[in-house]
Amino acid sequence: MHKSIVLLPGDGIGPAVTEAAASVLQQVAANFSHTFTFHTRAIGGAAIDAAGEPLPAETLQACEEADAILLGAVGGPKWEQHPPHLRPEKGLLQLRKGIGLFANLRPVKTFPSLLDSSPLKPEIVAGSDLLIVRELTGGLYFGLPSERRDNGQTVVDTLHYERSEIERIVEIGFQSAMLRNKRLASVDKANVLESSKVWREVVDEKSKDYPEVTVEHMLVDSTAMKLITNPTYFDVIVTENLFGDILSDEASVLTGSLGLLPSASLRKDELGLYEPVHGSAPDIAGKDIANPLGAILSAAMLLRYSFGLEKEADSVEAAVDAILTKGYGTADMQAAPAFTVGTEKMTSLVLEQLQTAKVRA
Ligand SMILES: NC(=O)C1=CN([C@@H]2O[C@H](COP(=O)(O)OP(=O)(O)OC[C@H]3O[C@@H](n4cnc5c(N)ncnc54)[C@H](O)[C@@H]3O)[C@@H](O)[C@H]2O)C=CC1
Ligand SMILES: CC(C)CC(=O)C(=O)O
Ligand SMILES: [Mg+2]
Repeated sequence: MHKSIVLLPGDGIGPAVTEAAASVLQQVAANFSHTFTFHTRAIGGAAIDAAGEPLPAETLQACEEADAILLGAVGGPKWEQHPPHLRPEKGLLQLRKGIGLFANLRPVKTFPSLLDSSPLKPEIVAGSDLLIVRELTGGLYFGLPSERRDNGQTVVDTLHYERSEIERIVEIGFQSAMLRNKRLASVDKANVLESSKVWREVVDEKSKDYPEVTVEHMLVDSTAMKLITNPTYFDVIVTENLFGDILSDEASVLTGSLGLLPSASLRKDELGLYEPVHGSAPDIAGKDIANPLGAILSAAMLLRYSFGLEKEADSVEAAVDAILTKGYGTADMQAAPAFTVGTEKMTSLVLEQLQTAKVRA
């Protein structure tokens, strides 16, 4: 199989973890006789510095023409005081919207070898395996107006949804539940927000098409609590953009580190953007200590969702699992691993594991 992948390294630790994930994809290509070609483009603060805008037209076009996109992270203190349209994060939001990536899948699964890495009790996190389906191109992050008025004495952000936008993400929620344990928690704030009331109506309508799926409406505040007191309660969570953003960082605590979580941002066809859930981590950038596994596991999702390469995706996940089981880890994990390694070493361990698996196959 010949596929073209656009790399968007971005800012902070983004370039280091993207390089790690790209090298894993190269190894997979060698192991399974595929050809992946990589094209690197600018986004975020790096693009502001190089081209004066966070999402140059050339980057958007390259992404639209690619078979898949792998992104590191954007943002950092250097650009924090910029006006809204010149912030690194705006580039990522414009890209998601520009190519219509409305469905963000964020799986959260504890690794058996990392139960002690969570600050939560092992008996609480053991067996956690959930999927957050986050709406990605609507809601508070995109609604207009979003502006200051009266010299900042008044400020407005807008939570806007078209019913059709809610319908398509809820559909993905039900489809995801059908592929898993057929339990769907629809998370909202329907005791306050009108948009959440419409969200509930849509979920109730859709549930008629999926009689096998057990549906529960849950409020986002108590969901946040339940996520860390009883995480095994959840199978699939479908929720609005902002709620999904917050709940997924919270859920990362179950695994032991935000640096471990991958994500896929999808639309109706095969094109997808894959990125770790974490941000650019400016506090640790350039130190070779960033955990590359969230990015590497995002590459596994790329293989599965954009290329349909299930065996290849499994091989990456198995390699990561094997390295963690051997006691290797990075400094961000809560409990000190038996062997603490940096970004490059962790990446080479995964590559070696993939090579060994190939020799054995
Ligand atoms: N998708 C994206 O590009 C995202 C970008 N951001 C941006 O990132 C910048 C920093 O935001 P923060 O709130 O600090 O969130 P962050 O996710 O970058 O970092 C939060 C904490 O987790 C640690 N961390 C994150 N990823 C790690 C990794 N792979 N390995 C080891 N430790 C890791 C960081 O060192 C930090 O202590 C901001 O400019 C923000 O807007 C934030 C979230 C997502
Ligand atoms: C635009 C991003 C910075 C929002 C975010 O935190 C995320 O997508 O995880
Ligand atoms: Mg986030």
